[in-house]
Amino acid sequence: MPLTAGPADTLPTLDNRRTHSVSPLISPALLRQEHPMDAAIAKTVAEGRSATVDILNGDDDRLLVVVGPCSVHDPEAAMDYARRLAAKAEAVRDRLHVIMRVYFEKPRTTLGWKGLINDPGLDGSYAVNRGLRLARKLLLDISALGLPVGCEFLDPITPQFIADTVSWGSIGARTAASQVHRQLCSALSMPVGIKNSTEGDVQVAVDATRAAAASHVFPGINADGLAALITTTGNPDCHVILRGSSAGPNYDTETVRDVLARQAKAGLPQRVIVDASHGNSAKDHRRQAVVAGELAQRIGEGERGVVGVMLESFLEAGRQDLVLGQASALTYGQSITDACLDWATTDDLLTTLAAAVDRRRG
Ligand SMILES: O=C[C@H](O)[C@H](O)COP(=O)(O)O
Ligand SMILES: C=C(OP(=O)(O)O)C(=O)O
Repeated sequence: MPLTAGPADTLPTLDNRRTHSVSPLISPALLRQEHPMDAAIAKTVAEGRSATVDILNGDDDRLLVVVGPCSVHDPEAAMDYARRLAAKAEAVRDRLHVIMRVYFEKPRTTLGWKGLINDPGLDGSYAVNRGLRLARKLLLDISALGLPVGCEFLDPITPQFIADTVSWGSIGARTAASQVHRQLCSALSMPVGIKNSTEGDVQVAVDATRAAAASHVFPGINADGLAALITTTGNPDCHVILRGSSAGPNYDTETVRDVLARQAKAGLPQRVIVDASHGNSAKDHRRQAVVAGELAQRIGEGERGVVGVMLESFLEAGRQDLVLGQASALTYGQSITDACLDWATTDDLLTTLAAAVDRRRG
């Protein structure tokens, strides 16, 4: 029997059938007004970006080091860490360009706490407006120490709220193949590292850097939070991060050489950053020190393809489980996502990496 259209009020509800609620989100412009950029911070951000680009292009022979917690869950502990790192970064600045990992968005394999922007109360209350405010304030406060910051970009609209404060960006292993994220990279004003997949596919990261270098047109939001069509010029400063995989590490010289050859074949600049954590350490923080030590050895012997190293590090070693709603039970300065190196070990590794650059200079 053919279906006939009835009056509008008899139509079934077709929309929002799985939406529980829709609530207001502050606009990027309002957040930027509440937590404004100033001239000193802008200088730190701009110099953080340009030094990174110079290292990526071989015009600065220092080593890029992206180091900091797997995720920020406690702004006070993050500031405590940032003060120590800022002092160390200053002490080795002639050999290392240090950027602090200040990650607010966590891509989960299945489920879990998704970061300070999504759930700043660590209790499942999802106060996203508060999360955005905390994130922007912390990024500005850390940059005000003269320490440039790096973030992973996960949600495609988050950058409008914070990207002006960020000197280096990352696209994670779970989103490297995503067209949405590649388009986003093409718009970002800072250099962006893109990871190999969790299964170990390195070509996906090479392809992503190639896609991000091109111009794209895609829907997004403007500074007022309104729907907008974005046309980008492309980002020539994207690069591959080798993070290992479920199959094991991939920071060996053969894999590095293979990735550099793939970049050359694609007409891309040849450069690689190694993430000492994740698949390269089997998420055992103690292994990160071994990976960084081996990289320091190779760099000291003249390795130039590896232009940077990433370390997951916090005040205390290891990690702890978060029970939602019980944040007060957490150990101060210890990760609630992946296991991190402690500060003392990090300090030693930064000294080791700086000495490796000295040796490479001969
Ligand atoms: O870096 C962080 C984690 O490795 C990533 O977010 C995935 O975490 P999960 O496997 O614990 O969800
Ligand atoms: C999520 C991260 O890493 P990956 O995407 O490599 O798992 C990270 O660096 O925080």
